[in-house]
Amino acid sequence: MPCSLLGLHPWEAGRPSPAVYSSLAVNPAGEAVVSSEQKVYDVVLKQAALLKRQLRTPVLDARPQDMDMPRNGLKEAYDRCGEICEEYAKTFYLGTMLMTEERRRAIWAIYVWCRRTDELVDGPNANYITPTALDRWEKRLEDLFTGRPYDMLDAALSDTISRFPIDIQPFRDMIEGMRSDLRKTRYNNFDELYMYCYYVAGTVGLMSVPVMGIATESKATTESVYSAALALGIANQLTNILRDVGEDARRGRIYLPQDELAQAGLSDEDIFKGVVTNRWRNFMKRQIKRARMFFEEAERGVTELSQASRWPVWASLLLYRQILDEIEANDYNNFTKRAYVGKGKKLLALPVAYGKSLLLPCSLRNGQT
Ligand SMILES: CC(C)=CCC/C(C)=C/CC/C(C)=C/CC/C(C)=C/[C@@H]1[C@@H](COP(=O)(O)OP(=O)(O)O)[C@]1(C)CC/C=C(\C)CC/C=C(\C)CCC=C(C)C
Ligand SMILES: [Mn+2]
Repeated sequence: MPCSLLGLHPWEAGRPSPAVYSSLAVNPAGEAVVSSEQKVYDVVLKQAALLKRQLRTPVLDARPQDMDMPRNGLKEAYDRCGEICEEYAKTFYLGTMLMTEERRRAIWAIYVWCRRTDELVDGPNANYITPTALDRWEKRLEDLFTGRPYDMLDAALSDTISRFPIDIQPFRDMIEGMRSDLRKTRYNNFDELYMYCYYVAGTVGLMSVPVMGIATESKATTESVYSAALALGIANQLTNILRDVGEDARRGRIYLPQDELAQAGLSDEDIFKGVVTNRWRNFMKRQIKRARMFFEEAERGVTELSQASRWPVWASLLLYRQILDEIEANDYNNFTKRAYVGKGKKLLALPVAYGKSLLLPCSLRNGQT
């Protein structure tokens, strides 16, 4: 049985990655099925192979000097992406302010595309969104990847993908996640939830690595850095889910593994009622522990990123992880209290993140990753 169905992560305790550990799971009918972790790990391997191939082709070095600054109109487009990022996600925005200018602009463009994709299913017009609308959004994505952007925000992303070796697959997969949000409001087990988290958040990690860059001195494999980036996305999404239990329930959604709820003696009704009981506290403790495991997995990869990218990624990791501490501090009342990291704690995270960003890559300290 794969670890995920037992509630454990296969990379935990230094186990080999799913590629060599658990390619097959068994469903309740006794049929062999490929686990979500294996499916996602296959994407990680493909993305890592693409990045290695593209880095051998010195596209960036061959660019004319004037490509370093965006052309007319594009500067405005990137600035607008920055404003949107600042408006919707102050913490990420703070992180991007610690990056080099070219990387910051690229992350803003990616952020805005992700935010717009999420708004399709979560925004004010969500009730009118159909799978066909998502198909059209995907067609638009293909167009911008082939240099035919539809509007100025797409043009910023189109420019970004011409500057960094970014592949279309994680973008397509995020749209797939939004498709699943249209049809699905329950997750039978962690394997299903893991797939959802990959689609809507793990993909962000995969999109970001080519922009963040891997340290030239790092001895880690590209696959292991991608795995860590994926883990950060999953950790963030699990944290999001645990923070928003009450809010999601009010929209009829429960992003928690149904089998684990049942094992804890809890039902959908308990979630809709929203009373904090010892059963709920114990269930939450287990979910928080799992989210922290993914953050730990991510930590090993941050040190392998290029020096200039480590600080913002550490900052966002530390800040996001603190939401879990706040859920604990709220005595696990995530039904009516929103876990929130105060300004003081946010500011304190910056120097801590800076200190961590100065550490040598793990792969150099421990010999190999
Ligand atoms: C090796 C290593 C560790 C590399 C780092 C890789 C890296 C930068 C990973 C980033 C991971 C990350 C920030 C994931 C985002 C996860 C997330 C919050 C997903 C949200 C999905 C839907 O959730 P929901 O609807 O429940 O949430 P809301 O209530 O609507 O908020 C998303 C909303 C999907 C869309 C994601 C975004 C809009 C965020 C994209 C963020 C970036 C591109 C910025 C990354 C930059 C930094 C500095 C970390
Ligand atoms: Mn959303």
